[in-house]
Amino acid sequence: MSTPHTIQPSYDIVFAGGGTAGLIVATRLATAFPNLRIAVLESGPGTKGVFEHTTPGLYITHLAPTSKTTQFFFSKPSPGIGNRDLVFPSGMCVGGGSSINFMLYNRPSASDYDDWENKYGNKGWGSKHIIPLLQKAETYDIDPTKVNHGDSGPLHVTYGGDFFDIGKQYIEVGSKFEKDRPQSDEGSGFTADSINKFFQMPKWINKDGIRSDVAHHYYYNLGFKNLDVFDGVRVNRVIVTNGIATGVEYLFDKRVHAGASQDLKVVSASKLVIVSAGAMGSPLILERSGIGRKDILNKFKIPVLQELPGVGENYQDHPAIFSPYYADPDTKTMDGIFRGDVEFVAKVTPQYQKDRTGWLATNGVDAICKVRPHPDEVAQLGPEFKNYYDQVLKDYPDKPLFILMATGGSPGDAPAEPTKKFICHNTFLSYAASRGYLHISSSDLYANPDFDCGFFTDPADLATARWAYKKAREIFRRLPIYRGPRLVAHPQFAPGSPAAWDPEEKGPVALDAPVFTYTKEDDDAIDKFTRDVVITSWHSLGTCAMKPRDQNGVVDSSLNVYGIKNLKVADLSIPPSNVHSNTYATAIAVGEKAATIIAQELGGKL
Ligand SMILES: Cc1cc2nc3c(=O)[nH]c(=O)nc-3n(C[C@H](O)[C@H](O)[C@H](O)COP(=O)(O)OP(=O)(O)OC[C@H]3O[C@@H](n4cnc5c(N)ncnc54)[C@H](O)[C@@H]3O)c2cc1C
Repeated sequence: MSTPHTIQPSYDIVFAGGGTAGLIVATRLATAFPNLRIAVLESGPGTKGVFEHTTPGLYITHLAPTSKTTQFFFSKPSPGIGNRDLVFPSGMCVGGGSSINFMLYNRPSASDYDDWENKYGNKGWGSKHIIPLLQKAETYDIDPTKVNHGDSGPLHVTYGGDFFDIGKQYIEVGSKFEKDRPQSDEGSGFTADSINKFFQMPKWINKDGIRSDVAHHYYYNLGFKNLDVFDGVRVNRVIVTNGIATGVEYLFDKRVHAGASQDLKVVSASKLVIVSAGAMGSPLILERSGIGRKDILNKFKIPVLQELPGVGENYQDHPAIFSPYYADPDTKTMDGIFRGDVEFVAKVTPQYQKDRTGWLATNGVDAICKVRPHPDEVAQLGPEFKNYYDQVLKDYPDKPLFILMATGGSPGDAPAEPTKKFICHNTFLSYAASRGYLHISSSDLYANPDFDCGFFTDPADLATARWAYKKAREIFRRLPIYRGPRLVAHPQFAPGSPAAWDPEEKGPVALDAPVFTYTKEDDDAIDKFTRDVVITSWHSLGTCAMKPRDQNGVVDSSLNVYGIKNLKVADLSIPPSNVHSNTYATAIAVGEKAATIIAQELGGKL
C-alpha cells in the first residue's frame, strides 16, 4: 500500500477542504502569521499548471462523467425535477469550484449581504463590510477605476479572449425589444443600476487568457513554508474532545490515490479546525462528527456531541433552464468543444498559443440581463407570484428575479446533432423560494448523501421560470443568427395552440412581430418542460447557515460552530440566505471575511 503524503501529526490549524474559500483563508493566514503551521486536507487532486484547469475554454471537460476533478452528487427523484435522478457536480480539486467553474463574473446585490447582517443578526457581514473585501480580492482589468471594483487584487477580470456574435446580438436586440431594459457597461455594481440592463458578461479570466482561480492566484504562485496543502486526502470527521475540536480523522482518497490504504488516520490541530468542504461537503463532515440533527445521528449510531438541527437543511441553489436554438452555420460557437471534438480543439489551439484569444480563451457566455419585473409586469406572473413578490422583491430595487444569459453553443445539444451550430439561453432563478436538504446516508465516506434539492416545491418558482421562458424565447427569435428552435428541447405545445412554434420559422422574425400568447394548457406545457429539464447552476449554498441558534443556525457570525470550541466553518455552506448571482464572488467574500475574523482572533491583522 502506498502512502501518498507524509502528514505531520500536529499543526496549529487544519482545514478540511482546500477549495475556493478554504484556500483563501489558509493562504491569507499563512502570509500574515509566518509562525503559524497550517495544513489543508483536500480530497481532490492538485491543479498546478494543469492545462484543463488553466485554459478557460476547456471548462466543460470537468463535467464529463469520468472527471476526477469533480464530485457528482445526485438529488433523489421528486416531482419538482420531473422524477429524475438529478446530478449536482461540485468542484473536487485544489482550488475547488474556482478551478473548474465556468468563470462567469457576476456579483450579488448589496441587499443580499445586508440581509445577512440585518435579517439574521450577523454583525460585520453587511455590504459595507463585504464589498471592500471583494475589491481587495480582484483586479477589474476591464476598468479598474470603476466604483466598487478592485485595482490590485490577486484575481483578474476581463471579457475573455473573444466576443461571439450571440453576445453582441443579444445585447443589441434584447435592449431594443425589451421595454426599459437598456444596454449598460456595468451589471455587477451591487446597486439597482445593475438590474434590467443588457451587458457584456465579464469573466474571471486574466489578460493573458488564463483562468483566474484561487489555486493559482493565492497559493501556487506564492511559495509557502508554513502551509502544506495535501491533495487526495478526504476528511471523515472532526475529532472533538470535551467540547473542543482537536483535529480531524482522514484517509487517502482512493479516487486520487488508487491503491492507497483506506485506514483512517488522525492529524491534530492545536488552535483551530476549519471545515471548508463546500455546501455539499461540510454538513456531511459535521454529521459524521456527531454535530447535527439527533434523529439522523442516531440512525447511523453516531454519538450526539452537539444537537444542531440546522445542519444539512436550508439547501439552496439557482435552478437553471437551458433552451437551445439553431444558429446560422457561420456562427462562432463553442459547440466543437462542447462535443469533445478533438480535431476542433486541435484546430483552435494554435490561435490560443499565439495570442491567447479565440475559443480557448473564453467560455462562450457573452451577454446577460438581470431581469426584475417592472411594476406593470408583476401581474403577468400570476397570482402564485404576488406574495413572493411582496416578500422577496418589492422593497429591494437592487434584487433581480432571474438571470437571462446567452451562450454561443449548447453543451447539452451539441453532441446530439454534430453538424449543427447552436445558441442557447440559460436562465436561472435568483432567489428560488423552494428549499432542499442534504444529509449523510451511510457510514461509507464515498456514498452519495441523502439529498433532495427541493427544486420547484414552491409554485412561485414555476411562475418565475414560466415568465422567463416566454421572455427569452421572444428575444432569441429576433436575433439575426437565429435559425429556429431545437424543438425536442422546448415545451411541447399542442399543435395549433397560440404558443406553438410555426414549423416554417427557420430564421429571425421582425423586432415588432407579434409575440406568442398562451393558454392555460400552454402554461402547463412550460411547467412540465421546466420540471423535466431543470438542472443545477452549480451554486449550492446554505447547509450550515450562519444564523441564531434558535433559528436553526449552525455557526455564529464569527463562523464558530455552536457549542464546540475551536471549530469553524468557512465556505458557501454558511450563507443564511441566497445571493442573486453566480456564487464564486460570494465564496471569495466568505474566504476573505473568515480570514479577517480569524486573524483578529489570533491577535493580528491581515
Ligand atoms: C461546474 C461549476 C460551474 C460554476 N460556474 C460558476 C461561474 O461561472 N461563476 C461563478 O461565480 N460561480 C460558478 N460556480 C460556483 C462557484 O465556483 C462555487 O460556488 C464556489 O467555488 C464554492 O466555493 P466553496 O469554497 O464553498 O466550495 P468549493 O470551492 O467547492 O471547495 C470545497 C472543497 O472541499 C473539498 N472537500 C469536500 N469534501 C471533503 C472532505 N470530506 N475532505 C476533504 N476535502 C473535501 C472539495 O473537494 C472541494 O475542493 C460554479 C461551480 C461549479 C461546480
